[in-house]
Amino acid sequence: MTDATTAATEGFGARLSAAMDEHGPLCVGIDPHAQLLRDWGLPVDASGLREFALRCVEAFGGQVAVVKPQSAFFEQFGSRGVAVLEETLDGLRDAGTLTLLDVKRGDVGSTMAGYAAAHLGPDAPVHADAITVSPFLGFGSLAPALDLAQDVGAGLFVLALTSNPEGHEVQHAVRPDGRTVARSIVDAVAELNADTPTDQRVGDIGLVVGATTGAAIAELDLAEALAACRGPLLAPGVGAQGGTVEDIADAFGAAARQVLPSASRSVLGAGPDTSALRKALQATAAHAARVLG
Ligand SMILES: O=c1ccn([C@@H]2O[C@H](COP(=O)(O)O)[C@@H](O)[C@H]2O)c(=O)[nH]1
Repeated sequence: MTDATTAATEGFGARLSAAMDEHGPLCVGIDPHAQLLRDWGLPVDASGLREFALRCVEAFGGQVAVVKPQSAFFEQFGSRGVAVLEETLDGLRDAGTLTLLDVKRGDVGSTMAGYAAAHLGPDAPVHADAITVSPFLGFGSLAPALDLAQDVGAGLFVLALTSNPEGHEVQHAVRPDGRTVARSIVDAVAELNADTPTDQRVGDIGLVVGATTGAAIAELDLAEALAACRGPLLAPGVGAQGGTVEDIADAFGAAARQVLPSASRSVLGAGPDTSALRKALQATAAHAARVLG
């Protein structure tokens, strides 16, 4: 059975639920910032990027529910960087670890089909188990990616409330129907996850709701809707951006068990030694599991 067939018989939500139950909820990011490459004593070029990424694969593979490479830091080195991204994703898959590629794709529907094929299709050259997508060209523009994800058992994480303060001007805006933009995205994802089995922790389609958005969740009264949407909730911003898993537990309430707290720089700073990196990951993961369950 091919990887694609295995994925199609078991949806992303089922695979992610099992991984969260086994490893706890932490998502760790691979964000090869130029400064981190320098801190690790590596050249700021594609060869340094490859060494950095492969050390991360060695340290994180088989240890955590999901790993989230940030595409931007690979793309900045051109085609050689994208080749390293491909190798990184393949290495994590070989280690049995789910991958979430942070690419935040969003475009007109016909072009979304191309982005989805690039990352989720059975023959996708830069293949991930899930990608991040932007609904800000209209939620309906994501349809080709949603269709392909469903066909192949892949996942999507739709931006809803991002961790940066500038997101407010779009995400808090009120639509003609009286709902905020963020709420309408949560509601759309709830419809997509409606058939999620009750014994499964999360459904196939997730949301991005930053770890720093506690005040916004309260202000927009979103906690119940987040729980009701059944989706996995990627919460980037833990560590370097000031978010904590305690903040997440407070802010997300009943939705806290769906949350994948995500940390990149605060773990990567422990490198370059792979055992130190793995130790930092394990400490962060154990803390997240204790607080969020
Ligand atoms: O709302 C969002 C969406 C995505 N991100 C991404 O997560 C990581 C955060 O890295 P840290 O080093 O832990 O701050 C990065 O790849 C962002 O692009 C986010 O921060 N907020």
